[in-house]
Amino acid sequence: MGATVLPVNLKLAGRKCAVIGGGSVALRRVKTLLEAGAQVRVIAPEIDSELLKLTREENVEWIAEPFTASLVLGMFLVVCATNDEAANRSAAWASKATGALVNMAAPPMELSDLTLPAKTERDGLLLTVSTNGASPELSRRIRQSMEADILEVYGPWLERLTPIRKEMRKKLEGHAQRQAFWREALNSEVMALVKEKKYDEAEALVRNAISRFGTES
Ligand SMILES: C[C@@]1(CC(=O)O)C2=NC(=C\c3[nH]c(c(CCC(=O)O)c3CC(=O)O)Cc3[nH]c(c(CC(=O)O)c3CCC(=O)O)/C=C3\N/C(=C\2)[C@@H](CCC(=O)O)[C@]3(C)CC(=O)O)/[C@H]1CCC(=O)O
Ligand SMILES: NC(=O)c1ccc[n+]([C@@H]2O[C@H](COP(=O)([O-])OP(=O)(O)OC[C@H]3O[C@@H](n4cnc5c(N)ncnc54)[C@H](O)[C@@H]3O)[C@@H](O)[C@H]2O)c1
Repeated sequence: MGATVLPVNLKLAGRKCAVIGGGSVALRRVKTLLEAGAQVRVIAPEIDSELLKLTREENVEWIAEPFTASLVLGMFLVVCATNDEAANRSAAWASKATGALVNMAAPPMELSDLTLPAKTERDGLLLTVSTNGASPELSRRIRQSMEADILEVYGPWLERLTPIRKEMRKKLEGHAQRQAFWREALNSEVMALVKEKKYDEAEALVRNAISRFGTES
C-alpha cells in the first residue's frame, strides 16, 4: 500500500483547539496540544482529576457541558475523545462544517482528518512514528527504541551542527555549494564517530571540511 497521508509538523502556537471528552485519552491529547502551544478548550460534562488541575492553568478552559456545535465555532482543530461513539460522530461532522480539522482519538476513526504519531524530542531533534491507526502499541514500542538508539546519539550532535549550519550559510554561496559541503562534512567516517558519541572528534572533522571548503572557494 502506498502512503495515503502527508506527514507534517503542525504549528499550533496561539491556535484555538478543542478536545471533546474528559477522560484519560482526552487528558493525553490536551497535554500534547499544550506542548505545541495551543489554546485549548475542553468540552465535557465531567473530567478526570488530573485534567481538572490542568484546566486551572493558562491556555486551558473547561466548558462543563456535553458537546454542542456552537462550542467549536472558530476552532482550528477539534479532537473527539469521548467514550460515546454517536457523540463523537456528531461532534466530528459539526466541527468539519465549521472548517475545523478533526482528529478522532476514538471511534468512528474513519472521520479523522489526521492521526497523531508517537513522538519523542531532544535537543531540537523530533522523531515521530505512525502506523496510521493500525497499531498504536507498535508505535509506542518503536518510539521507545528510537529514544534509546537514535535520540540519545543524534540529539546532542544536532545541537552541535545547528550553529555550524548557520555559519556555513553565510560562508558558502548558493545551494549547490552548501549541499556539496554537507555531503562531504557528514561523511560516513564522521557519522561512525557520532554513532559512538565521539562528538569532539566528529566536530573536528567537520571543522576540517570547513577550512578545506573555505580555501577551495
Ligand atoms: C501513538 C499514540 C500517541 C498519543 O496518543 O499521544 C497513539 N496512541 C497511543 C497509545 C495507545 N493507544 C491505544 C493503546 C492500547 C493498545 C492498542 O490498542 O494498540 C495504546 C498503548 C498504550 O495505552 O500505552 C488504543 C487505541 N488508540 C487508538 C484507538 C482507536 C482505534 O484504533 O479504533 C485505540 C483502541 C481503543 C479501544 O480499544 O477502545 C487510536 C489512535 N491512537 C493513536 C496514537 C493514533 C494512531 C497512532 C498510530 O498510527 O500509531 C490514533 C488513530 C488516534 C489519533 O490519531 O489521535 C500513543 C502512544 C504514545 C507513546 O507512548 O509514545
Ligand atoms: N486514542 C487512543 O490512544 C485511545 C486509547 C484508549 C481508548 N481510546 C478510545 O477513547 C475513548 C475514550 O477513552 P477514555 O479512557 O478517555 O474514556 P472515559 O470513559 O474515561 O471518558 C469519557 C469522557 O467523555 C465524556 N463525554 C461523554 N459523552 C460526552 C459528550 N456528549 N460530550 C462531551 N463529552 C462527553 C465524559 O464526560 C468523559 O469525560 C474510549 O472509549 C476508546 O474508544 C483511544
